[in-house]
Amino acid sequence: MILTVTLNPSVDRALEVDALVRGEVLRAADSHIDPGGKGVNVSRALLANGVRSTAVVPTGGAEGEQLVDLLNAEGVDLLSVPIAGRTRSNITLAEPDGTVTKINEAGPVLSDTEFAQVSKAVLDAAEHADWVVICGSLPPGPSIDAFADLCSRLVGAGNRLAVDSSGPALLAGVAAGAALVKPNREELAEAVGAEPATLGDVVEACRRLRAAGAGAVLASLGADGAVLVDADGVLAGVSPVSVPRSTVGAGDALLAGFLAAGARGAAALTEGLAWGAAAVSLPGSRMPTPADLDRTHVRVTPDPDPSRLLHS
Ligand SMILES: Nc1ncnc2c1ncn2[C@@H]1O[C@H](COP(=O)(O)OP(=O)(O)OP(=O)(O)O)[C@@H](O)[C@H]1O
Ligand SMILES: O=P(O)(O)OC[C@@]1(O)O[C@H](CO)[C@@H](O)[C@@H]1O
Repeated sequence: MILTVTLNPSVDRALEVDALVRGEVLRAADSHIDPGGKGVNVSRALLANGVRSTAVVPTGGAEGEQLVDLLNAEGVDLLSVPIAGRTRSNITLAEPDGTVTKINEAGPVLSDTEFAQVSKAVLDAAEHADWVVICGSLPPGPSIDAFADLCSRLVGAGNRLAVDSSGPALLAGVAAGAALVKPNREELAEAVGAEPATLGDVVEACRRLRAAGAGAVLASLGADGAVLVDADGVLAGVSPVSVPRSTVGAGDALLAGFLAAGARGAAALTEGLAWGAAAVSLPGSRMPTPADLDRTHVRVTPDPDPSRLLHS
């Protein structure tokens, strides 16, 4: 069982518009509502592909109820921790060429007591988990020290921890000795203080995160694919998408596919890239099912050319 933790989940509302024009009334051609938040998406993708997963989410207010209803409707196994604040709604504006504009709320404050309740739910459920996957932004409230403490306690208890977050939360996961971290290009740049221009720069940045404590680094690079740096070496892969519809949740699908396939080696990276590409071809933050997956376009190579330039 893979336990996911989303400290700041959301109800995701995606509106498809012909073109984004500031200051105008725009008419949506289509709209979707999905349960959201990065760990929630990882659980949804795993479930859609027959892999057991439980999602821990703090929920509150009408949007919290809606989130629980949406997740129940999808059949996601849920550990919902009630909080006083209102679960956020995040908005996606998607244009026909695949351009996505996202507006994310800060989310409700998690009090110290609420964070302690969520942590207890995580630590208890972690006893039965193959992986604990903490994803997404931290909500207002918990200090970075409290978050770092949760990561350290999970690792200390022998759990395999994966962290997909940004800024200090990503670095806290690294320092705690997470078995896996999944930064995207911007998060990787922020973590090492340098913007990668080539695959060699990405590999070097991943190596720095491993030296700082992470077991493996899966760097997602948008249309440039992904790079895996772990104890076995370096792998890079791409999976071209002919008609991108929405990149929202693509990183979550990549991570879910990688974990589902064993989180090691070319087979796992290939699976992750196939799930990521499928997510990009689907509207909103819909997660791919087996019928959406096409592994034939995925190309994974060891020790990629370090001078290859990043495009996206
Ligand atoms: N335009 C694209 N074309 C092809 N594949 C893409 C594209 N965008 C994303 N992907 C695939 O999805 C994966 C994850 O994308 P990205 O690096 O944008 O993740 P992310 O920023 O974590 O996404 P999110 O936070 O929305 O889940 C990439 O590694 C790649 O495999
Ligand atoms: O604000 P965060 O926590 O960084 O990201 C939240 C979010 O953008 O990430 C998911 C896509 O990866 C969406 O479901 C959700 O709206």
